[in-house]
Amino acid sequence: MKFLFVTLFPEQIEQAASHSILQRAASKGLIKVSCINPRDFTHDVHRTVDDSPFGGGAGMVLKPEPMVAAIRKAKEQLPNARVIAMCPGGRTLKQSIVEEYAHSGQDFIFVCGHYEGFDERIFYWVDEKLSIGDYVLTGGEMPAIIVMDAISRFIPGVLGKIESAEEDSFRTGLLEYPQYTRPVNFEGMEVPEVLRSGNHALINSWRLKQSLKATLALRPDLLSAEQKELLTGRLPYKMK
Ligand SMILES: CC(C)(C)c1cccc(C(=O)NCC2(NC(=O)c3cccc4nocc34)CCCCC2)c1
Repeated sequence: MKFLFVTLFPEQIEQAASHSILQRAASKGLIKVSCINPRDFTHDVHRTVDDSPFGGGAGMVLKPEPMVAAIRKAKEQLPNARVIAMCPGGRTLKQSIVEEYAHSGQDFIFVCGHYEGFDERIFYWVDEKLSIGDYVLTGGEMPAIIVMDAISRFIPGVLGKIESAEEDSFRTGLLEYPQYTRPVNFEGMEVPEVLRSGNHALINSWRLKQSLKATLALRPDLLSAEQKELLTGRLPYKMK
């Protein structure tokens, strides 16, 4: 799977893909990460990529020419890729979207914003807008890296043999149960006895109960109505 980033800061992308699982995936040829810098499509001595906004206002807007020239070049290199502009107004990323992307068999061109954002005409060249969530950021590079990370986990061979993203323990859609490893006693805090019992039926039910308890307490929105009812004996709405 190929990931092509249209970005003014290629080193930020290259750095993110040069560690751990993504680095190994790249060296195994499972993913290919590359960048196209709009600054390479400027023709003035200052290599200008941004300019003041029409209508006034603080900050600078990304000029359309360098961005669109870079996107065109990207589409030349990856004609069938999905062109995704990372921006606050996009649909919010969630695991179901990651799975949709991972199973689409497509390559990806991520267009990353900076300064005050894109000239609106750039979006003519974009298939869709995507956001990683509602907080103010300095650029679209880290969001694009997050999307690449999440998609890459689904590519066969990227994760160790132990677990693939499909059977992931995260696949329950619940929060993780508490995890422990050696030592048994750390500064007076002991590992729960059940986890050392060797009784895997008991361990699995303990883990499921812990996941449900944690999810109910911290992220009830992840629970289905039935799961909530099972846990609390109360339905979030009055049954007729
Ligand atoms: C209501 C809300 C979301 C708080 C909001 C409202 C208005 C502006 C922003 C904001 O952050 N503007 C800056 C900007 N952000 C992003 O690119 C960005 C932000 C969040 C999730 C993202 N996912 O991908 C890209 C994302 C980076 C610089 C270029 C202009 C965009 C945020």
